[in-house]
Amino acid sequence: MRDLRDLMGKITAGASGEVESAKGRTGATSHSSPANDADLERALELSEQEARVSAMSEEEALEAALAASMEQEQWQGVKLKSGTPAGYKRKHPEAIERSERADGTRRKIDEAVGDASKPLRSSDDASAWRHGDVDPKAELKQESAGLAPLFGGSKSTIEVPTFSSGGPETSDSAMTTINKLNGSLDLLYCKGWIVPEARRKLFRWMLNGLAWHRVVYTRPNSNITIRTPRLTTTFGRDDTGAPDSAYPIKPRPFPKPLAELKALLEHLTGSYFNTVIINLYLDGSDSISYHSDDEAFLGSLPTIASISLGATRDFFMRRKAPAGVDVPAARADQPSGTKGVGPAASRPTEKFALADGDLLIMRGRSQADYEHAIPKRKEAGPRINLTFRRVTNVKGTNNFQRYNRGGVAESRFINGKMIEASGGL
Ligand SMILES: O=C(O)CCC(=O)C(=O)O
Ligand SMILES: [Fe+2]
Repeated sequence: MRDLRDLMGKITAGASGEVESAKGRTGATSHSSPANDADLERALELSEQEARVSAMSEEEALEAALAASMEQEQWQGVKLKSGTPAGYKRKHPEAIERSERADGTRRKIDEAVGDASKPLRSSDDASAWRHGDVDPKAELKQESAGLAPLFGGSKSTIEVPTFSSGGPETSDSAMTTINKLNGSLDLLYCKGWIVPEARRKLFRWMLNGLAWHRVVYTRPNSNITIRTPRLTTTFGRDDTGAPDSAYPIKPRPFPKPLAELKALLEHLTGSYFNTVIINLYLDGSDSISYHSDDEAFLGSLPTIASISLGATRDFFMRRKAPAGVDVPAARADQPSGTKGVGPAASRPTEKFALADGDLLIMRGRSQADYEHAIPKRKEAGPRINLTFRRVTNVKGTNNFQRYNRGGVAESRFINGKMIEASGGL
């Protein structure tokens, strides 16, 4: 039996992450985009440097990664789903065995980051963001998990970052507009938007201060249970004025630093945001599979502002169309969603190496006509991503709460370790 880790280890450039269905992927149409934008080319080059050289062709690697990810999720599904149908177990004894293996691999990763023996803080208030002494053993673990640079010494206090309009924390000097196919792809890309000192503070504050969730959910109409391959959380809610009782998982207001960032982004984009989704990729085995943030509750042609912190990770985008199918470029008068009718191109058509402090704003038809992904990588340090969005109704808020905070106990990063509560807090 091929070990998943071995397989994933062979997958390099072009490898995709897991396959998730919760976000409602739609396929669509496309033709290849002209690569004539100098800035994009530079970003592509960076991305290629980041990608490891592989004996496989990009297409083979992508296919293998998708197959492996799908299998991985199915094994986890078999393992995690209580009451897996007996028929399935009989028909797929090998899947049970692989499920256990995959689970063992995940446990090893978890152990590298921390154990579950310490108590948890259960509140998200500002006092919980103060960080006490770091135990030396935990520091060793941080080092092995690539987290050591986040801590200055054996004693450290986590500072609460601040962001002010026109302040020194951000810099728009490297802002690039990327527009292709008459607005099918419409991006604003600002490398190093958050300056080094501020990004370091923000990363540390979020990693140490927030409650994280490795969300588990069952795919609609299936027996497959998905263990999301990243940690997540979310703040904010729609502006309908609905009472708290409308939300099974109660939304929380933006903490101050994130409210300040939101204000800066609103000023920069002219768009309004009321929600942030935060993803923590602990290492290269965490990922997000191809999807579009095109849910109806985000409205048509949503603007999404995405901030990257920590390790550089590849960000792939692909047209929603089979490669080679000729589809006309978007027209200004075209409603969104008109192209969501076919499978997506198998290869990424755009690649970025999103680095510490980068800001990527996706707007216009970027969700309607493209999908995006953070593929798995053999090695990568921890990375945090924040996406600011506007949710228009209660259903949307509930969807985000469920898929970013629901299904499992919270995890806290304490004394250099990510600790998951077993009972659920
Ligand atoms: O981590 C990233 O850069 C992308 C995250 C993303 O696509 C999402 O949360 O929808
Ligand atoms: Fe996304």
